[in-house]
Amino acid sequence: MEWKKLFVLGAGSYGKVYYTVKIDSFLLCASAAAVKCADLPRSISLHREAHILESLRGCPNVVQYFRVDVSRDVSIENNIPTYNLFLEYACGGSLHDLINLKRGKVSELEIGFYAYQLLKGIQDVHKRGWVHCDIKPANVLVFDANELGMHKLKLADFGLSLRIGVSLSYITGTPLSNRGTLLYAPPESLICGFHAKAYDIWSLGCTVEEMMTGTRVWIYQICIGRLRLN
Ligand SMILES: Nc1ncnc2c1ncn2[C@@H]1O[C@H](COP(=O)(O)OP(=O)(O)OP(=O)(O)O)[C@@H](O)[C@H]1O
Repeated sequence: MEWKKLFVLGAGSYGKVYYTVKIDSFLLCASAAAVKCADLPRSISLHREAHILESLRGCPNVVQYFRVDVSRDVSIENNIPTYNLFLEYACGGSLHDLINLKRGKVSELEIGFYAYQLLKGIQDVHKRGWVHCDIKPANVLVFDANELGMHKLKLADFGLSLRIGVSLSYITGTPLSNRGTLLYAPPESLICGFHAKAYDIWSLGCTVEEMMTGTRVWIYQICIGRLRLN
């Protein structure tokens, strides 16, 4: 039985994400997964992500990965060797989609439940020696809802994560050399490229604020900053 890529779920800088299924005609059942794909020569970031996800196995609020393989499909991949990273499929898309759908009307109860799950996820990531460095609604995946209509959330996209060892921080010393998305990055990373566990907590704060208001928190501040500079 082979996994079949059915349609594109999204795209990243490395390549595409497909919805993929495997049908077991003997047991009469089907399994679904999301697969992140990159041309083999450009797949270093996916190799790295697989390594990080392997170390985060079993964390309930971190997206789980199943396996990796290399395929060479004629119809989808033009016979080019493709590296595939198989992840559990998030049926609700991303938290960014959910916020857009609800247009700032996520209830306080729901926001509390989501913030708690993200904190649990961050705690596990930090305990295992990583800083995510790119927490934002687009990198949080949404799974099934419970009987109250509240979803299970999991952290995803560890492509920019850093191993913070004994030094407990990583510093580039250069302004605007932060790893993650500008609008979710803390001041110390924007000023001198300082990265530590607190980075993720700042980004979580921006994410929670976005759930409450339906809009990004820092976009206006940066505009005002530019006006002042001019
Ligand atoms: N496990 C998954 N289940 C369902 N959809 C997914 C899954 N993983 C990714 N996606 C979809 O694919 C899109 C792109 O995924 P991904 O997180 O890899 O890229 P990105 O964050 O947009 O790009 P980059 O990694 O270059 O910053 C996501 O926004 C999401 O909609």
